[in-house]
Amino acid sequence: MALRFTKMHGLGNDYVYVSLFDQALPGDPSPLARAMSDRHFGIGSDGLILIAPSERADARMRMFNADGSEGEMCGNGVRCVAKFVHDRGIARKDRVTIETGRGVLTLDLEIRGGKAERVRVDMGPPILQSSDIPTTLPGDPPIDVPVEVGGRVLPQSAVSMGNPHAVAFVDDVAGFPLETIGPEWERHSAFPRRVNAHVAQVIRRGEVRMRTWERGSGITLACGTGACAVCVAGVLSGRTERRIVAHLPGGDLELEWPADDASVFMTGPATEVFSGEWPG
Ligand SMILES: N[C@@H](CCC[C@H](N)C(=O)O)C(=O)O
Repeated sequence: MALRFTKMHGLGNDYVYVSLFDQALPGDPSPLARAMSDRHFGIGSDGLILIAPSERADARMRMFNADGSEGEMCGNGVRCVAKFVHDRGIARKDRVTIETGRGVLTLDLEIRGGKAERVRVDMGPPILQSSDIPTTLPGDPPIDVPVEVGGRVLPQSAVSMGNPHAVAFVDDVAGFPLETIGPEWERHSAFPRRVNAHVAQVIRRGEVRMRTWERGSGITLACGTGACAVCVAGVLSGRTERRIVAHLPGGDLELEWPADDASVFMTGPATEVFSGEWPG
């Protein structure tokens, strides 16, 4: 049977969204994620996100990368899930809760003309114990640890936002060869569950530029959890303020990690592109 889907993106970080509120998945989501994500033979996306009923929240999300692996969390994705449940009338309110691989998150929606446009997410506290990130790099968390990858030594900081991230502050993100180093960095032995890898450049203490190589999907135009990790690494290394704007290839995200060291807050857009049916 055909599967209804909606294509949405947060700053060009695009996923195919399948609601399981009114239809069932025919089988294993991993091969489906690989087939749908293919930019030549499929719909074309950075992965697949399932939106399902939850006993603890307005909805539950599961995210699969373009290679079919499952990620615990997706920052750009969770904003789009909030938009979907609001705009489709599953939870028509300006504060919604979504169950994710890192627990139930609360999201505040800016609504215009009856549709959610921007979303502020309480992303929960960063995970800073190296064994929980997980990484074998020293420190809780590891900050600016020199690590050799792709023939160069990068000062790496590791942070988990439910999913693992490595951040290297560099002088020039635009000129950094992330496309060539990304595959090796993602699978570096210091990260036993692989890693989402980011280079970031401080413009001023409240503003950074960053680029991302995502675990399981490669280069993406934005990464919400990654931007949170950059914010936390910037604060812990003394480079940035607790409130920053991150410029990503697909647009800007606002991040804040208040002085209580608890939740990181992320604000950005959620955009619907089109809907269709995937043949059964
Ligand atoms: N694009 C996402 C992160 C997606 C998950 C990642 N590839 C993983 O495997 O952890 C975001 O916006 O946070």
